[in-house]
Amino acid sequence: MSQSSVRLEIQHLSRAFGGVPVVSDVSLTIAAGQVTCLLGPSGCGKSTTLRMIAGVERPDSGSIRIDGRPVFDARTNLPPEARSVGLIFQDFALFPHLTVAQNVAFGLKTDREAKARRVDELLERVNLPGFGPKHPHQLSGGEQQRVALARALAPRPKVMLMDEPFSGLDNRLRDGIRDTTLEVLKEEGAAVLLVTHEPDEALRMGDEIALMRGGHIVQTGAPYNVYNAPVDRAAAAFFSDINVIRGVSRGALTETPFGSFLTPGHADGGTVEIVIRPQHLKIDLDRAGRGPSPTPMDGTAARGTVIRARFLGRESLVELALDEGGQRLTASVPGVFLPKPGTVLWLMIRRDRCFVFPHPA
Ligand SMILES: Nc1ncnc2c1ncn2[C@@H]1O[C@H](COP(=O)(O)OP(=O)(O)OP(=O)(O)O)[C@@H](O)[C@H]1O
Repeated sequence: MSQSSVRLEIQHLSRAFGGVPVVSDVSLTIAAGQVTCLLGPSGCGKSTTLRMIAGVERPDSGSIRIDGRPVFDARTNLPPEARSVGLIFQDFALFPHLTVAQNVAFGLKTDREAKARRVDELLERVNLPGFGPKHPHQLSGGEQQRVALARALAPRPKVMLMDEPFSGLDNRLRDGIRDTTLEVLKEEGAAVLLVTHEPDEALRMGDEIALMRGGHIVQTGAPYNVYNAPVDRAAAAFFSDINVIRGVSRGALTETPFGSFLTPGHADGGTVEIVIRPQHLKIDLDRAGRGPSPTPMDGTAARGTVIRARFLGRESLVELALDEGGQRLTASVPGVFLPKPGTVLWLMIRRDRCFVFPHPA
């Protein structure tokens, strides 16, 4: 990222409440037109981070720069209105007594004509042309949300902060609004920090995901990388169910029911965890005991017995117990696949999709 395109730069931001650290040493950089999703479980410090950037919560230490200008550091603490920051929260309360146009124009300091032009431009952009004279109560939840977006964007903030902005919308509306929002944000070129606890939302919306846990950012990267190269077991588990196969590393090899895995870099005699998502376990039929012929990528097949199978719409989840050791694993199969409990099947593990971590102490 070239220095000139950096819109938001936060360094070593920390905040404690009553002596309890809530945000610890958080650093992030977001470029113009980039959407970074701050993703993590409830209570991990996402909103506090966002509130510090907005200027409504004072950091204990660290610095925040917007377009290269310090808005917070040891000497500076600009008020929210002087930071060029737009905000959208879950309850995006529009002013009920103002029209849509007046709501959108609320933060604009320009003359009347320029205001009217900007309002029309934004209402067009959020697909609500002609909605200006209406009042918020005449709008659906999704339409109100788009007005809130237009209102937040009207003064052309350099940074847009969004805290769970879509969680109040029903599922069917949500995807459409997310896509519209993303398009508009990209066109406007603001740096966007979007707080969410939903991995699907972060994968869908983010150019980058910053995964937060216990006040720390534990991993930052493109959605593909964060999903496919998690830093630890908890990071893998945040995005989907996982299967964990434990073994003991001996001379850089770990024996499992699926054959031996290369586990270099792990202490000899140390327990390692081989983590695999359910969609990367492959199932094959028993064929009267003859089993499959796995490719080298699949390694050794392990036999198991179905405990139960459930149909979830797009996929079926099959739970099995391995013959060797009795470990239970879950495989996800696209479409309908509902073998009866007691059915004997073979499982193969996509080795290129396994993550190997040391067993947490
Ligand atoms: N003003 C405050 N005083 C005391 N504790 C606070 C204050 N604000 C937040 N906290 C605590 O800090 C922790 C982090 O809160 P924060 O709202 O940042 O988390 P979050 O990740 O946004 O969670 P959620 O998704 O549930 O909103 C929580 O344990 C919360 O109770």
